[in-house]
Amino acid sequence: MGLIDSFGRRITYLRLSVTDRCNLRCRYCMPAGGVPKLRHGETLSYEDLLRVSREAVSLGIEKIRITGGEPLVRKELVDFAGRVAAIPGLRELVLTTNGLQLTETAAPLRRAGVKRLNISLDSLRPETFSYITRGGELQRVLDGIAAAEAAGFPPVKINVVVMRGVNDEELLDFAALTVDKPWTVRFIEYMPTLREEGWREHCVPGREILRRIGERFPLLPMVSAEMAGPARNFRISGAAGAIGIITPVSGHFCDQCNRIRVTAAGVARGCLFSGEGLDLKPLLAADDHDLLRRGLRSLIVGKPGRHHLENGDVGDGTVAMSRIGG
Ligand SMILES: Nc1nc2c(ncn2[C@@H]2O[C@H](COP(=O)(O)OP(=O)(O)OP(=O)(O)O)[C@@H](O)[C@H]2O)c(=O)[nH]1
Ligand SMILES: C[S@@+](CC[C@H](N)C(=O)[O-])C[C@H]1O[C@@H](n2cnc3c(N)ncnc32)[C@H](O)[C@@H]1O
Ligand code: SF4
Ligand code: SF4
Repeated sequence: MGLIDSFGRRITYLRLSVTDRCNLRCRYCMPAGGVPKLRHGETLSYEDLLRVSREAVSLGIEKIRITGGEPLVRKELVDFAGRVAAIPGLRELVLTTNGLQLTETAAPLRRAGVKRLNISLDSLRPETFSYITRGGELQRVLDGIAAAEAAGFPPVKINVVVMRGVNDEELLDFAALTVDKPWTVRFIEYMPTLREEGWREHCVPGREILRRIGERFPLLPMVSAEMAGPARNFRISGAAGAIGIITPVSGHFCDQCNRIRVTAAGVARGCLFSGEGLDLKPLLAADDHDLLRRGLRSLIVGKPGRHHLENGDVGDGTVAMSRIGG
């Protein structure tokens, strides 16, 4: 039967933020000084994350994504991934990363059972990359992608948050990359998660992104795969890879939403932008399967229908992207 919310949506996908820490400070995700760090003990232990994952899978979750902050900065992440991948009934364990540490971790992650990697990469120009990430080194990410390929991962998905005046001049460069590379490059509309003034000027609507690429390359729409995320995908005629558009702002995909989240602080959230959450820590402390299951079910029943970003409403703003994991 699985998990059905009050809008009739089947919930099959859990995103786990395993840490709020990160080795970058991307401008669209964190303020320059970072966000106040959770203390040790405020983050769920791997044991607790596993308990939540097992209960969620037994209730009907089929896909788990490990995210962060930067998930690979948490110690013993590979071992944890192996334990999640081994949960009976789980169909897919996947991971979203900034790619900085993949040269060391890609092969062990693959052996641990991670099925696919999504990698954030917002510029192909070293200086712009360093500007956006406040100091990141582009070559390390490119080496990380090469390591993922060498480790036998299926072609990666590249996440590009498009910001007008910052990296939107690179739309065609990213699109051209998919002609030879089998990667899926996904352009994401910039969301105002930092409650910043003037965000609309930076946000490039998905239809404009498609128009600008379409003026140079003929784009053929692709059919969505099972368990696909929020992207609409296209292929340049004859290309090895694909282009995806994620339009949380201009064309929300909430009516097809299939996901719930657990933040780095151990709070389950029905929506990326919902104010309320369910603190899992007391439920885990009570050591009662039923209580945890009932909690997860009630979260899904109360899952909001959609966000209201178009009105500038970013929820209560209590959860930074780096704690909720995107
Ligand atoms: N508004 C909104 N944006 C989302 C949601 N899920 C993902 N996004 C956006 O899409 C970005 C990419 O997410 P990923 O971590 O790569 O996961 P995904 O898109 O579900 O990945 P796939 O399952 O591989 O398609 C996120 O960082 C967000 O910016 C969602 O439920 N709501
Ligand atoms: C919060 S990061 C966590 C995982 C990892 N550190 C990474 O960067 O891939 C997950 C995703 O959130 C996206 N993201 C963060 N802030 C965003 C924003 N304001 N608008 C759109 N996407 C955002 C990032 O591009 C990234 O793909
Ligand atoms: S987007 Fe990812 S890599 Fe960039 S600051 Fe946020 S958590 Fe770190
Ligand atoms: S904004 Fe909320 S309801 Fe809409 S797709 Fe994202 S998580 Fe789902």
